[in-house]
Amino acid sequence: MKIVDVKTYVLGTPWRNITCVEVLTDEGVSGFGEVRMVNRTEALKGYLSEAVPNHVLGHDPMRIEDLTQRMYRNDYGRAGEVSMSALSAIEIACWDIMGKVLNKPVYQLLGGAVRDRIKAYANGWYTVERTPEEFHRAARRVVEKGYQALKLDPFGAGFYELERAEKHKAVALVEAVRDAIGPEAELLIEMHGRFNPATAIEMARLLEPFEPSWIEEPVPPENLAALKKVANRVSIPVATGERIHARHEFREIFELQAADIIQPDITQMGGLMEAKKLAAWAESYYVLVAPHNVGGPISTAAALHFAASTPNFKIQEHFNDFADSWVKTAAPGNPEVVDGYFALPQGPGLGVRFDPDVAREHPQERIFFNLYAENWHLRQAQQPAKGDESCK
Ligand SMILES: O=C(O)[C@H](O)[C@@H](O)[C@@H](O)[C@H](O)CO
Repeated sequence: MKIVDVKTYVLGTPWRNITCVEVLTDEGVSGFGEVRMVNRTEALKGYLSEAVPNHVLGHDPMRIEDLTQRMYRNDYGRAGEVSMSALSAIEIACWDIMGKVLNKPVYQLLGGAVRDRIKAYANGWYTVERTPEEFHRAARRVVEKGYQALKLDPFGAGFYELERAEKHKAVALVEAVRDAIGPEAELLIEMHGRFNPATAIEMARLLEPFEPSWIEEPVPPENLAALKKVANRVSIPVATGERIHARHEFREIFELQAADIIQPDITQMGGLMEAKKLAAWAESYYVLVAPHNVGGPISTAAALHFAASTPNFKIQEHFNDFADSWVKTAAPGNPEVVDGYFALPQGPGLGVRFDPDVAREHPQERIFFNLYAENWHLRQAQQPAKGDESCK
C-alpha cells in the first residue's frame, strides 16, 4: 500500500481554524488527521506543501514508525510546533488507515482498552462577561449538560503580575464557579503560562479553598526550574505541557519532578505512537497524562483512542459542546459526552470522518489570536473584543 495524495481542508470559525488532512492511498482507503494551530495555519499549510512530496508520498501508511522517523530525523531542522503538527496530522491519519484495513478501532491496535469510559472536562463554556454572576450561570449550564469537570482561566489581561483588583476578581470568579458546580465536580484552573513564580504561588494559595484539581501552566513554558519552584510551594497539583512539541523536551520535567500532570497535545507533538511512548515514560515518574485538545472531532477521537488504552491517563479536554456547532456536523461519527464521560471510541480506525463540504461552507477565517488581551474569552462566542483589532 502506498500514500498517493494528502488533501488539506481548513474549517473556519471566528476564533479557531481547524486544519484537517486526508491521507489517500493507492488501495482506495483513506484516513484523517487534524490539528488546530494558533496563528500558524498558513505556516502549517506551507510546511505540508514541502514535507508531503519529500517525506510522505509513496510511503506505506502501515509503516507508521518508519514514516515518522523519516519526517522527524531526515528533516534535519529541529522539531517545532509547525513541523510536529504536520507530522502528527499525517501520523494520526495513518492509524486511521491501519484501523480501517484491519477492521479494528485504533485503541485496540495501541494495546486495547484499560477502561470502559473516558472522563471529559469542558472548556470554552465561559463565553460571557467576566462577572461572578455570568460565570455562575455559565458553569451551571456545564453541569446541567452532565459534565463533572470544567476548566477556566479566571485571570484578566496582564503578564507576570496582576493588579490587586484582578486578583480579587479571579478569586470571586472561581468562588462563583465552585458554588455553581457543587463540591463533587472537578474545577481546573488555567493560568496560560502568564505568571512569574511569586504571582503563580500567591494565586494558587488564594484559590486553594475552592479545591482545584490542578493549576495549569502557572509560569511561561521555557523555564522548568521556575515551574519546579511553583510545584514545590503550592499544594495543588501542577499541570503543563501543551506547548512542548518533542517528547525529549519532557525529560527535564520528569527529572526535576516539576509537574504532576503532563498535557501533551497529541496533534502537535508527534501523534498517537509518540504520545503512548511519552505516557509510558511519564508513568515511571508517577506522572498522569491529560491530553490538551482544542481541536474538532478528529483530534478528539484521536485523544480518546489514546485515553482508552493508556493506564496513566487522567481526563480528556473537550471544547466542542460549547462552540461553533458546525465543527461537530463537519464530522460524521463525532464523539459525544454523556453524563460527563465519552464512551470508548468506535472503529474501524478513528471512527470519525471529515466532510469537506462543511469546510467549503465555513472556510478559513482571518484570525490573529491574542490570548493575553482583555476579554479574549469572548472571542470564542464570536464577539470580537471591542477595539482589539489584533483579534480579527
Ligand atoms: O489548555 C487549553 O485548552 C488552552 O490553553 C486553551 O485554553 C487556549 O489556549 C485556547 O487555545 C484558546 O482559544
